[in-house]
Amino acid sequence: EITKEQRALIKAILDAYNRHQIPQDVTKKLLQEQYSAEENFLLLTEVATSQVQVLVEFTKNIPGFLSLDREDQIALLKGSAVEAMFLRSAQVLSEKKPSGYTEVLEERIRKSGMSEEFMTPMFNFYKSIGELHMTQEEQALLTTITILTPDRPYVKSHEAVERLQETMLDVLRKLCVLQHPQEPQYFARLLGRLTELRTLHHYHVEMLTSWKTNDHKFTPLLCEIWDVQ
Ligand SMILES: CC(C)c1onc(-c2c(Cl)cccc2Cl)c1COc1ccc(-c2ccc3c(C(=O)O)c[nH]c3c2)cc1
Repeated sequence: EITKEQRALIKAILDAYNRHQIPQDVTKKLLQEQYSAEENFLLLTEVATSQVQVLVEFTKNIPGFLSLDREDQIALLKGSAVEAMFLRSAQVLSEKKPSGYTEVLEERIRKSGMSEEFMTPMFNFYKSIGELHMTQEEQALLTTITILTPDRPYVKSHEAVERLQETMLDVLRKLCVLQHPQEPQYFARLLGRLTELRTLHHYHVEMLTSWKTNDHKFTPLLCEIWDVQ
């Protein structure tokens, strides 16, 4: 019962999701450099900055996004960047790579100088995403839905964003029924992850403050998107 238009929408979003990836030289560095809290923090900052750039390009390819009010486009990106990065890093960490990349990334996150209290909820989230075994389409659509969340700070045309998000939610719901026929609750479980993302988003604000107080530097792009400094 997925319409032709909805198939085209899934294809457009999946192509954009696969087309924009972090450059190899950035991820390769993560495998080569030394281990130390300082080095880990620097590498994660580099990867996060690169991921934000990837996210901006992906978002521009979401059908309908560029016809939103320009200031709302910025508000949606700023409001969703952390959540989209939790989603993306969760998906990367749940794919075992032969290069041992996943383990290295996890190790560097665990040893990047963030306070222990954020580790448990963060790694519980990573585990819960891994257990879902999302398809590429589901990952791309869930990221799109996170970006098109109408109630971010400073969004003016709430309805316009809501209409776009509802279009994506409808497609994801149908896709879940098709791709997980044995799990009628699967769509609801995916939406439950969005709620968990909001909680992590709140933790993240404190994470940044704890890093800031230990005089950790972020890049201009991260300062801009996260309103730090
Ligand atoms: C500024 C730094 C210290 C920071 O602050 N909070 C967080 C942070 C943390 Cl520590 C956890 C979750 C979210 C955030 Cl923002 C971070 C690090 O954030 C990231 C962001 C994104 C990746 C990430 C994405 C994609 C890929 C990928 C692929 O696509 O092929 C291959 N390797 C990837 C790595 C990792 C870490």
